Amino acid sequence: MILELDCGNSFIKWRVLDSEGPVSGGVADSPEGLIVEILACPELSITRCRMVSVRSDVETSNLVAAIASEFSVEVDCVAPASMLAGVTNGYKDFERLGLDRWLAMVGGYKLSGGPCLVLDLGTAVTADFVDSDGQHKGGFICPGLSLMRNQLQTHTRRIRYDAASAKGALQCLEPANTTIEAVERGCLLMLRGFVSAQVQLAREYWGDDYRVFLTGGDADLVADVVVDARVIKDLVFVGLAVACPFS
Ligand SMILES: Nc1ncnc2c1ncn2[C@@H]1O[C@H](COP(=O)(O)OP(=O)(O)OP(=O)(O)O)[C@@H](O)[C@H]1O
Ligand SMILES: CC(C)(CO)[C@@H](O)C(=O)NCCC(=O)O
Ligand SMILES: [K+]
Repeated sequence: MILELDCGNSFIKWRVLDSEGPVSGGVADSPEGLIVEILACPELSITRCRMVSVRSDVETSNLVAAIASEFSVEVDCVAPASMLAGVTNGYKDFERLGLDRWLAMVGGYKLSGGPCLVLDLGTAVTADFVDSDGQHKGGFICPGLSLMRNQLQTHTRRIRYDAASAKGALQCLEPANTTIEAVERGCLLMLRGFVSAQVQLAREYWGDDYRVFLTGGDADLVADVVVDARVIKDLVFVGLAVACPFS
């Protein structure tokens, strides 16, 4: 069985595949928690591991070492590349492009075979444009929903609430009459506005001939902004299998 890891800034997404497909998976908030979660799953026999990480080199190599020793496997880590599976990295310095963005693009281009806009809504929100010939035109990075709301709570005196009390705040997006709803709806509208701006740009480039892929934890919150969006929560894993194939 193959263990796949997508190590983002806040969470580590993981899943285990057998020859038929995914058999298990989850989201962990620390390397220790990750190992506990995997060990708690009965009947997993991990023989290989592939991983993408956007964390620091030190954190990444500590995670690799922990996985390697716990499960006695080699860990295959994605490295930056200027080309992969028909996609050309568009960064001036290809090594600087986030590897999660790179894999999501490679996954998106593999699924669409043509022009695509890839939006990843996690800790940060990213947009990347891939042309019909696989050329990455570049992209954008902005703060994700939790970062936006945390910044407001950190830098104001009178905006304070916990996540539990925000439940239900997004049932509609009308002007709000409480602080919680005003912040929650305001931040979501910023995110949706960002997404709309990306789609408008895609339309300027490609007319109607393009696909939009949405991925990351907050993808569902913007899906209705985009006509024909494909929400693919495991898009980074689609790219991971391309970057680290096991023959
Ligand atoms: N216990 C949990 N804590 C946090 N998120 C969870 C939990 N269980 C499931 N999730 C889901 O995990 C996903 C986290 O993915 P997300 O893309 O937000 O990752 P991230 O690490 O915050 O971002 P990034 O990958 O950009 O660093 C979300 O879909 C979230 O709803
Ligand atoms: C933008 C994030 C944080 C998104 O997870 C990640 O892709 C990253 O750390 N990228 C490096 C900077 C860049 O892509 O230009
Ligand atoms: K991500």
